[in-house]
Amino acid sequence: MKGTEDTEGTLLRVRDLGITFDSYAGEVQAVRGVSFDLRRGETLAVVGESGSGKSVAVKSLMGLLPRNARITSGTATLGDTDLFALAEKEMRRIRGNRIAMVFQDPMTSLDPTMKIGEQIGESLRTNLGLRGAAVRQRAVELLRQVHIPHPEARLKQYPHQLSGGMRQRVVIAIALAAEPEVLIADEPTTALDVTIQAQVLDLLEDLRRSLGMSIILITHDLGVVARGAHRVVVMYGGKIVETGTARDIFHDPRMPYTWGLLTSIPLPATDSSLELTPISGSPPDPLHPPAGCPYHPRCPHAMKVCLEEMPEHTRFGAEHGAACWLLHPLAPRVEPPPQFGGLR
Ligand SMILES: Nc1ncnc2c1ncn2[C@@H]1O[C@H](COP(=O)(O)OP(=O)(O)OP(=O)(O)O)[C@@H](O)[C@H]1O
Repeated sequence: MKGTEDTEGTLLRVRDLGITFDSYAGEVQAVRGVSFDLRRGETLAVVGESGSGKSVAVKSLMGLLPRNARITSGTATLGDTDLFALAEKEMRRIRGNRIAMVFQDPMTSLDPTMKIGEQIGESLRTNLGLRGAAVRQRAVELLRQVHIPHPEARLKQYPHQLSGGMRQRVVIAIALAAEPEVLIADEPTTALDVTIQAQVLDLLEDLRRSLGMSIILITHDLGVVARGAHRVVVMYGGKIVETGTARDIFHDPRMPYTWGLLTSIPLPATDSSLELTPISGSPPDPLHPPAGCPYHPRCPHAMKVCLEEMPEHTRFGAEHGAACWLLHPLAPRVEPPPQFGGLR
């Protein structure tokens, strides 16, 4: 787990983001009033179960929403650039240069019919305007940067000739071509074997440090968060329910959904004598999100007010905050699972 000591300044600011999909069954409210900051040089993890809205929220920043999606509220600024005000052509320039993205399955990002060198070369020509020998030289340099041995030979190979881990390294190399300020990694290790997962996360951490970029790590896997994040945003039902440093979230979580997440999976730091308890019930239906706190139908501590009104985000310090009625001064005191400090 990392501290926040080597991070500084806000690079990306998202405020009150709302995203709705128009579907045949009605309006899907995928993201509802989400606000967060990404600082320079940090890794911010966005964590939550499948369907919580994390991918959609982050993809909107790159103009990568499907056609049936609408941004219904909010702003997103990268430095001085208002991302939602950009024309498609300007957004493409941002996407190629200032924000890059790595997806879960490298095979969907790579073209199986093109050699690795051609694919990296195409990105270097389009996004950086490189020509001639400079293309090959930079391609080799990029493969070295992602620790691919024998880069010259690899350039002549097709994706299927590489292992899954090597392919993901190539995708990361392509993403790094323009030295982006922000790298968005959406479940970057989910498709990989466990040992390879750790290597890819270590690589991302190396690159963050050496290139000084910021990373948004989207994941449902708290093991990935524990290994790679400075700060964490926990999403549930399209909303942010808790934010904090990785230390806050793992050692002092303050709301029942975060407790549920942490006590439902084994983590390296978890006391193995404590029983793992899955969260019962299922995530809210985004077509008809429940009134009040989205977690109330599954929350063992839900009170009447939780069914009616979304709680405010209560702050506990510069970094840590959570949205839960149990944090109200008049709420009954609820003891957290034994491994955590408790509501204060
Ligand atoms: N093309 C689409 N049309 C309609 N609804 C969609 C579409 N894409 C996503 N959604 C809805 O938006 C919500 C959020 O999806 P999103 O992919 O952001 O979740 P997630 O937390 O990233 O989960 P996952 O890990 O499964 O991708 C989901 O409820 C999903 O049903």
